[in-house]
Amino acid sequence: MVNFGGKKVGQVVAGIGGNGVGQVLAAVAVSLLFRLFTGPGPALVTDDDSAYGDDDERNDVAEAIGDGEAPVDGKVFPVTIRWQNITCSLSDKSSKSVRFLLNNVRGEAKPGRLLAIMGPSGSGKTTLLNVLAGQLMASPRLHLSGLLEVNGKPSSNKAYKFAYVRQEDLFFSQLTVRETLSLAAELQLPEILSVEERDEYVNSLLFKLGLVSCADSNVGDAKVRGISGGEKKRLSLACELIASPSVIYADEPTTGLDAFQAEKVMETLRQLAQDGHTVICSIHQPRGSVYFKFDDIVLLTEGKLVYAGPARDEPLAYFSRFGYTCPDHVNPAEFLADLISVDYSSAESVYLSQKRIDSLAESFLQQSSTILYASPLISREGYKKSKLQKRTIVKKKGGWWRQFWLLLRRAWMQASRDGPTNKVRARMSIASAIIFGSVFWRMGRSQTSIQDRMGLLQVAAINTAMAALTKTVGVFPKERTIVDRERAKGSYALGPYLLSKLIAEIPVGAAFPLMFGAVLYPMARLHPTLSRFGKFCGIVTVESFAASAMGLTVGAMVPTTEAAMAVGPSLMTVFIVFGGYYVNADNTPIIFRWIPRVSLIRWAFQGLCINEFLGLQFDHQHSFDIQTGEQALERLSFGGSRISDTVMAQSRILLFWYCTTYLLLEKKKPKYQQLELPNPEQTQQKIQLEPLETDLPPEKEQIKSTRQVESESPPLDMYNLEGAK
Ligand SMILES: Nc1ncnc2c1ncn2[C@@H]1O[C@H](COP(=O)(O)OP(=O)(O)OP(=O)(O)O)[C@@H](O)[C@H]1O
Repeated sequence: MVNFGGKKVGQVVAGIGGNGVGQVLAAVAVSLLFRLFTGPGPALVTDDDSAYGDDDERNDVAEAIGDGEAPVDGKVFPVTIRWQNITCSLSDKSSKSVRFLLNNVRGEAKPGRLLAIMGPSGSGKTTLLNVLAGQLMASPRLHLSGLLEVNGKPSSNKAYKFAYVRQEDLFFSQLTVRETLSLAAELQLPEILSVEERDEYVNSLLFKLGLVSCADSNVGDAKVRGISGGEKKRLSLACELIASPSVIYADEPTTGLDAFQAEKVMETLRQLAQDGHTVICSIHQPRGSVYFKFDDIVLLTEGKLVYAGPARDEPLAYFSRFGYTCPDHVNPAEFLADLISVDYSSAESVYLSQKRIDSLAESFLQQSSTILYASPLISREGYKKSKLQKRTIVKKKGGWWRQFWLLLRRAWMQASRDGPTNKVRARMSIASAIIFGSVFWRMGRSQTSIQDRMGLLQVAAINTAMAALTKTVGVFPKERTIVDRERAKGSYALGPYLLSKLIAEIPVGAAFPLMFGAVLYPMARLHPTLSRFGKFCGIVTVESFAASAMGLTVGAMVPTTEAAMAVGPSLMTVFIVFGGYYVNADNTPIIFRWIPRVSLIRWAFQGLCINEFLGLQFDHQHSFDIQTGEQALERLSFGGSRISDTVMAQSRILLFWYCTTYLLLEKKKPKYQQLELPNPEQTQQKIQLEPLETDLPPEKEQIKSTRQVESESPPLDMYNLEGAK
């Protein structure tokens, strides 16, 4: 049996409080801690690897596109993605109805081209983008089927490197743009790159994404203004480009940006496409100049495909065949958006617009093969050739300690530079110490001062815990999202992240309880010796860290900051009730006895009471009066315990919450919806994703298609477009 300071492990883990539940909790904590420090642990990967073909197939495609190798000379491995019969349905158990979020959607995205998925709000743009990127969150109510082909082979996003730029740009606010990119590069790029090479790479990314002018500005957040929204979006893109992805998915990259910033972001995406990336973005309603940057578009409405193919004039020519002509000087994107939107202004307009949309969707379904897949895919030999030409470096993930030091640096920069938050925390600590110090001003040694002392120490314990908890639950859910995203890229493991966070926050986190103690202690005239003052500060500091650790668990448990703000204080209230002051440990009902043992408030209160009362003499007149501090401790059922025991118990609680956080973060991996094969009826028209050969010359084909529309579709009403007025 391993010994810890002369004790056996069994004794050491003898609980948060010494037995029962405490033992179990501490044992869990120790076993998790062991896991935390043994090896880098898995990066955040999904459980659905099996969803996409077999390993051979995956390796085959991966080999063809150079998976696992990061080109440093700017070359991008070309990836063509084709999809067909993509159907995503959402079942509603209560009404037993099924709603189609995507209905038989098909399309193609090619390297060197910028594809925009356009459509009205709720038309399924983000859903389609997520399906293509393999990022559609799994839900028992969803059913997803279809065919997805990567470079001519049925495959998935696992077979190529891709970047996913989400709508929400999340960063560590106190880092500069350059630091954010450098750290991302250090975490993602192979270790064998020298510092100079890495810096050069970061500089080239800054230049490429137009971030040079703001390279040394703080990223900022809602509290402190940093870089602009457009710059944030481009920084997101830069961070995603570090791993040299073949495909870039961007979900509504212009949302929330002004027209100028939106255009700059879209120009960046266009340039990335020109560099050889396959770029797919969803966009709601771009301005004209943005629309003309697209090479291809997919038009969706109510989950149905209305058009997919080349952008610019082609869709206008296509729709003019049905009598819908885009007037001169009208933004084509607006024209298209109006054409495929349901007009809810009156019952009649809803009927007419719905009819028009259904007809257009039906028409496109009939003739999409003449518009899509006009060019054949690059041959596999072509990919192999491009692979031989490039300069490659074998990707190797940094070790545990390397990840730890990098993350420690980042956590320290974030914690120490957060001036506004630290100032508020310092002011709050001093203000609450002054308020409590004034209320309990210079307590004497009377009998009534015993109750005052207990009240003050309980309030000090509650205040310290609440301050640390609310600070943590206020920021951690957002940080967790960043960490989840980074871990999804395989940048680092959880162990180094949590340890670096704990260590980096020690100096800053300790400063506030120390300030609180330094002001309160002399004001209230607590036990006036230096060593007791030191112990007072030590106890509240450890308690503050334990409360922070609990805040991490709450933040890892719930999805949002708001939910964490609701759950955290409620949970803490339970620990306050069993904090040793309101309910005496000896009077606690048996079924609740475990709560005081795991209550950080109780242990802090107990430690503070022992520190304060031990050796104190009180004025007394009657024999039944409390004469010594030891007697006061007996009344609280704290007699016989030592400060070191309470600090150890607090440390175990801290450890327990950290390990629980680890477990929760590890278990809460995102699960993505699996793409199932479509049913045979869906695919009977065209199961092979091959270029459709047609014997007819283009003009005849067009005539045939138009006739087909005339004969097979309901007649299309002439449509008066708002944009055309
Ligand atoms: N997991 C889900 N559960 C329930 N409904 C969903 C789910 N995913 C998508 N939807 C619904 O599917 C429809 C399409 O959503 P999606 O986000 O793809 O639309 P969008 O075209 O991107 O819209 P916007 O432009 O407003 O972002 C919406 O009505 C949405 O509420």
